[in-house]
Amino acid sequence: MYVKGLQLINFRNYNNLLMEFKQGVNVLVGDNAQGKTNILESIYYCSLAKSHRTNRDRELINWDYKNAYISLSVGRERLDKKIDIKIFKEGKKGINVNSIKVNKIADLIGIFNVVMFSPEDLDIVKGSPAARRRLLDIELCKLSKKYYYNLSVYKKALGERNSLLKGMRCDEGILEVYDTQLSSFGAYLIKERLKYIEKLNEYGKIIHSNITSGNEEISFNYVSQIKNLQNTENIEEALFYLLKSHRKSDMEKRNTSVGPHRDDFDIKINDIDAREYGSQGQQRTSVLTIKFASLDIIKSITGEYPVLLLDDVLSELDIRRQKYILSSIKDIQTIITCTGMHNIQEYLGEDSLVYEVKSGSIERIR
Ligand SMILES: Nc1ncnc2c1ncn2[C@@H]1O[C@H](COP(=O)(O)OP(=O)(O)OP(=O)(O)O)[C@@H](O)[C@H]1O
Repeated sequence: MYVKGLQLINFRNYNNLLMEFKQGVNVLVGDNAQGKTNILESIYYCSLAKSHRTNRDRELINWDYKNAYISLSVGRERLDKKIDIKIFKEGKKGINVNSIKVNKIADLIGIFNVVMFSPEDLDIVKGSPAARRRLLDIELCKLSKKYYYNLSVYKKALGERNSLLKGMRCDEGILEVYDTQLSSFGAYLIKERLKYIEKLNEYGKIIHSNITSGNEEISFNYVSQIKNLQNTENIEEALFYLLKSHRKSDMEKRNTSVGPHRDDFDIKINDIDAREYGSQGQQRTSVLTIKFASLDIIKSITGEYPVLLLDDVLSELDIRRQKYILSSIKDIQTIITCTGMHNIQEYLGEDSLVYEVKSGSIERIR
């Protein structure tokens, strides 16, 4: 799939932007703070109606206006789609696909997929477990409405259980009701995450070996307080008993201490923890591996590659890794932001465009 065209009205620093893209490499070049990432953000937003860098939609609206508008034309193997999103200052948003109103965000899933790679993604390796859970949840939501639904219900039940634990009228009987719900929805999340980790291993090992010329082997392993995750049939029951056995301490701590919202996955290079012992270079390569594996996983499940958004990452990588990226994206529409064209030039072809971005406006320079 690929982005054909984009229109932005009062989105961040764009008052009225209209631009087209080609199916190959598209470059947005410009100095810092000109609006390059804002364009990627608006494209990313059309995938799950969520920004990659803020949970507050009102930040996306130009400071001088009350609402913002994104319109994205997507070319797909079967039916092309047009996604129109209006974001209102009061917090609401209106979404249309091919001029038909989308009532639930879940109905947007699968229409347009992207994988974004930005410098902040180093957090997936270096950061807290929350960053890795977020990656799993976002990737799985892109692929499955059921996962999106189960995650929303799980989060809601978790919020209610935590409110109960913080209040005066908390007793074990009421907690039992929540623990039944959390174990049912939570078990689904864990099982899907385990399958995703399996795929990450399958695709990631090949990619990582290619990037490192066979010198390093990467592996991913899901980490949970539930023992014996191999026995997936028993996860729901195991999670229920885990929640039950933690009720007393949860009541003292006023928080739910077990469940998929506390899980993690570890990343090992040649059997050594990349987070604690990996060099900067190894950590960056691990993220690159995860992002490229995400592309392959989406392609294996949906039959189409998503659009790849590279936000200022090339300059952070050495020449070999830059070359790996630029030579691996032949079948994938890629939109790259950068402050200079150094190593990109030789990878541009017939189906490439280059725009210069300056204070919220663009000029095509190639
Ligand atoms: N809601 C908003 N309304 C108007 N302008 C905004 C809004 N949000 C951000 N901006 C402006 O957008 C610009 C930043 O854009 P962006 O993050 O896309 O930069 P960039 O070109 O990617 O830069 P860098 O190379 O530093 O990442 C800043 O000038 C900022 O003031």
